[in-house]
Amino acid sequence: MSDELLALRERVETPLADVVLRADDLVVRFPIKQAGRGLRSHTAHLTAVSHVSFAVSRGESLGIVGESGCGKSTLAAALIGLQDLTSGTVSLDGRPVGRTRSREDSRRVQMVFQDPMSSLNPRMTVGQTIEEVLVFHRRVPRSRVKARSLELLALVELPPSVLTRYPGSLSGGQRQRVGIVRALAADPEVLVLDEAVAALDVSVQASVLGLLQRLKAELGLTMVFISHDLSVVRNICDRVAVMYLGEIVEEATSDAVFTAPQHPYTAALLRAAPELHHLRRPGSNALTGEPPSPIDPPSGCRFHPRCPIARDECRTTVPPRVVSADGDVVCLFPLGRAPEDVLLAG
Ligand SMILES: Nc1ncnc2c1ncn2[C@@H]1O[C@H](COP(=O)(O)OP(=O)(O)OP(=O)(O)O)[C@@H](O)[C@H]1O
Repeated sequence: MSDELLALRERVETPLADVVLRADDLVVRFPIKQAGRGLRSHTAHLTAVSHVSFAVSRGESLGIVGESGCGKSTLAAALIGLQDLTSGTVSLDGRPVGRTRSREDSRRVQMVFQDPMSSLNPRMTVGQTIEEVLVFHRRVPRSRVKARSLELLALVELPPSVLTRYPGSLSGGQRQRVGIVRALAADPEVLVLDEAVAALDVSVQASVLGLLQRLKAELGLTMVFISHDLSVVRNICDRVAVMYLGEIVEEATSDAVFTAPQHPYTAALLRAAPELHHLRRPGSNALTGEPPSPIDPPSGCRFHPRCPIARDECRTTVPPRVVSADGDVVCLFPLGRAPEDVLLAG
């Protein structure tokens, strides 16, 4: 048996015991009112998340990347139970979490939002914000609330004096650290970070990323890290899933995605990221045009109208998910792979 087949078998047969968060065939569809003839309007459907599946193991960080509008935030909201699913299942430790989450299930998956200013209550001090979470999720007895709050602040390198400050009096970086503390106060098993550093200046961004890396190493945090910025994801994620028009089109280790992308969309995204210049593959084309509307996605492969290597089949045939030791790709003609190298398609 070839090394590649052995590696594939190992991957497929790895026990799932260590999987904390699992998404199975998630679909989120929004009804959209569209103007018809005259005064009539009709309801169309926009599929923001289309048959998305992945699993995140304990201590692992999965990056989800893609252009604006590809469905990242809707997926994040679905993972934490803020967005109803049209179909599909989110499971924690192998147990599906219901439509209305119990307090315990909601505690276990916490979110860090892009804009802490709109996610933190401006009328509550940082201390009150942390206390609210600690008390709601019953993490410590009342007598330990202050001590635990100070421990949490120290964890994100904020001084004790921040406890009595209001979000409006903090810098952007400090506010985002408070956003992280508020999520950590619930003692979550999974942290979902939606564009968590996107609103920060580059130097502040680097320090918050450094903090997240340290927390990941020290606390063994499991993270789903959502970002449009590939260089951010490269720094922090073990594995990366690339989304296009609601679907995951490639999923592999961070190294594989950044050094040998298999999907032409991933290659084009890399090419469009100036800070990843050194990783550019010769011959791969930059991304052109806008993504099509998710209300009426293209036939066949959704990426075909923008794909530099699309062939006739791509316009008519929905590509299968090709699973290999190098990662999964949804493409009829993956880059760097001859058709006979495709190990398993389905
Ligand atoms: N409540 C809603 N009703 C209708 N359409 C929606 C709703 N929320 C999101 N959408 C649409 O779903 C698609 C995915 O949006 P989403 O915000 O999840 O993408 P994104 O990748 O997070 O983009 P961005 O980075 O710009 O936030 C978009 O076409 C968006 O317009």
